[in-house]
Amino acid sequence: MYRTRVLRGIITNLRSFKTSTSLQSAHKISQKTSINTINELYKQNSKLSVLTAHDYISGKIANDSDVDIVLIGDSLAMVALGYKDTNEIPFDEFLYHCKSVSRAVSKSFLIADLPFGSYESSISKAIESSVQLISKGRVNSVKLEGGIEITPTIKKLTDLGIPVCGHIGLTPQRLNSLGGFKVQGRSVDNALKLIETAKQLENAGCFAMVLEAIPSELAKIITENISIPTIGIGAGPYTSGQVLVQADLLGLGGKDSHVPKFVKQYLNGYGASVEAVKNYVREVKDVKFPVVGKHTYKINENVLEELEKKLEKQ
Ligand SMILES: Nc1nc(=O)c2c([nH]1)NC[C@@H]1CN(c3ccc(C(=O)N[C@@H](CCC(=O)O)C(=O)O)cc3)CN21
Ligand SMILES: CC(C)C(=O)C(=O)O
Ligand SMILES: [Mg+2]
Repeated sequence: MYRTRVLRGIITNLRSFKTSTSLQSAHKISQKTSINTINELYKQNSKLSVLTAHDYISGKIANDSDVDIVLIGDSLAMVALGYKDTNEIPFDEFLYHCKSVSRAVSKSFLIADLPFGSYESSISKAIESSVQLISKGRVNSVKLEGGIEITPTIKKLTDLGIPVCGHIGLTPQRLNSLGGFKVQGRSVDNALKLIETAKQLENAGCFAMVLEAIPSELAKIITENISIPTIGIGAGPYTSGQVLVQADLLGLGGKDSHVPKFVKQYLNGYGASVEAVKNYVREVKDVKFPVVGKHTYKINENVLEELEKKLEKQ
């Protein structure tokens, strides 16, 4: 009797599993998001949510918030390490951060930036760096900045089975030739070039591309002219998905940190944190923390008595 009931239960579960091929249920049973899931979401016109992470805690926050893709962006050089720009971070330091994020991310698809200096000089250098990020950093895919000049590298990496995400528009690693972190694609020539570049990146084998800091209408045209997802940051609502730097979204930067116009701050994380720590400091000074019984360990009465006796004798 019991066994048939169990069997019936298993069969019902199997049936519902078979019929629930929708992606929502895939998320519910906490599967790791694969490149196939990303492609399916794109085909279904479901917007892709992407968020950066730079360590174990921010990786966990992103993973547990069900973002489709976690990006280990080289912006962590500035946001988490205080470097002046993204070009300053050595590859080994970046890899160390990838390792800590990937230990936290069980569900979201993981992309890592190829940091400045790790892919430009040759295709083999790009392969070596990507292999490190995948084998040691445990990421699923790499992202690199650039246009037509970088397409042979993209083609080789994708041929080798490494999913590549492109990145055009404001490419922060090129701040020295762009003249700073400036909005791109505002002239006819520049806009035309970006549309052409997007097509070339698709042809080279990118599975997606980031569009950073370009006018919304241009992002719309690019998105409509290619058949892979566009992930916008400062590119308006018409892209296939959105990405933000986690520290920006959570407002962790503090008073004198400059946040780009495209950021929506969903929390004053810095303010809330300073407030909390100030409370801690006050309670330490006032001996209100720790509280006996609540934050303390007990010792057996007999042990304490014996201890005191022994101390008296000494
Ligand atoms: N915290 C953080 N968030 C980011 O999004 C980010 C980084 N850091 N570091 C790497 C790059 C640099 N990014 C930036 C930085 C500044 C602007 C910015 O201030 N832009 C001006 C527009 C300038 C213009 O008119 O062309 C702005 O007002 O938003 C944009 C992107 C995006 N990335
Ligand atoms: C903002 C995203 C696109 C990025 O490249 C980064 O965080 O480094
Ligand atoms: Mg980046």
